Amino acid sequence: MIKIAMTKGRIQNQSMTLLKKAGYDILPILSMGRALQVKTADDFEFIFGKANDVVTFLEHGIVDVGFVGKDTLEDNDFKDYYELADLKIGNCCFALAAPPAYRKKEFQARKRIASKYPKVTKKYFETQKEDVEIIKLEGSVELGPVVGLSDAIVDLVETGNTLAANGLEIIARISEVSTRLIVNKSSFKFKEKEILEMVRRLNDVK
Ligand SMILES: Nc1ncnc2c1ncn2[C@@H]1O[C@H](COP(=O)(O)OP(=O)(O)OP(=O)(O)O)[C@@H](O)[C@H]1O
Ligand SMILES: O=P(O)(O)OC[C@H]1O[C@H](OP(=O)(O)OP(=O)(O)O)[C@H](O)[C@@H]1O
Repeated sequence: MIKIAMTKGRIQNQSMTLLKKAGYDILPILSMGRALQVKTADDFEFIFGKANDVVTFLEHGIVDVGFVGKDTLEDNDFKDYYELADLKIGNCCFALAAPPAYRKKEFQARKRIASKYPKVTKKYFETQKEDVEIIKLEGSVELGPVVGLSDAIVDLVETGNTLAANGLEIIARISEVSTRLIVNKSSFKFKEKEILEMVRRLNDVK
């Protein structure tokens, strides 16, 4: 039995396509309604949670495997796992974005940057040798400059539609993001063969 924690939302939706292509049974997942835990015919047990919680479940040994975005991994302190595959889904990038005036503006005080990803933001501005104030938001981060809470944002960008719809543009691309398959180190010791078989099948169809 492999226990898997899956990030709800986009990653779950795109992972279902990948698992199905790899020949895995996803029917119980499609018909699970509001349940959050389900077993499938492949001797997998899935749980579905928020991105950071997927890492927490894996850290505490509740699951063997996690499907989670690189964005979440980069902003999380827990690093003691194996990253065994880039699943090439959930593709987007981290970017610094702001209203067009940001480029020309002379800042008298520290810039204020809103983000759901404070660690990624801190690291980026450290590489730029800039001291900024980071304001944590939980979502709809584009609101930061729109309502005057921040001068700019660090957030995920895929199509750029959300930026455009809120009068923002990319100032700098920071790094690429996609969904990763991560494994608990002790699980890997005991279930190496089963886990590698799963990784191989997913890599074959991605
Ligand atoms: N626009 C996007 N394009 C591609 N992948 C994305 C995009 N936004 C988020 N992701 C990926 O999907 C993961 C989950 O994001 P999703 O938007 O589904 O949920 P969330 O924003 O964390 O939470 P919620 O939507 O419940 O507030 C992110 O951690 C990231 O890896
Ligand atoms: O470039 P785009 O294709 O427009 O995608 C980018 C948007 O997608 C994500 O938001 P999400 O939809 O998850 O909502 P959230 O802001 O509540 O996290 C991300 O935080 C951006 O806002």
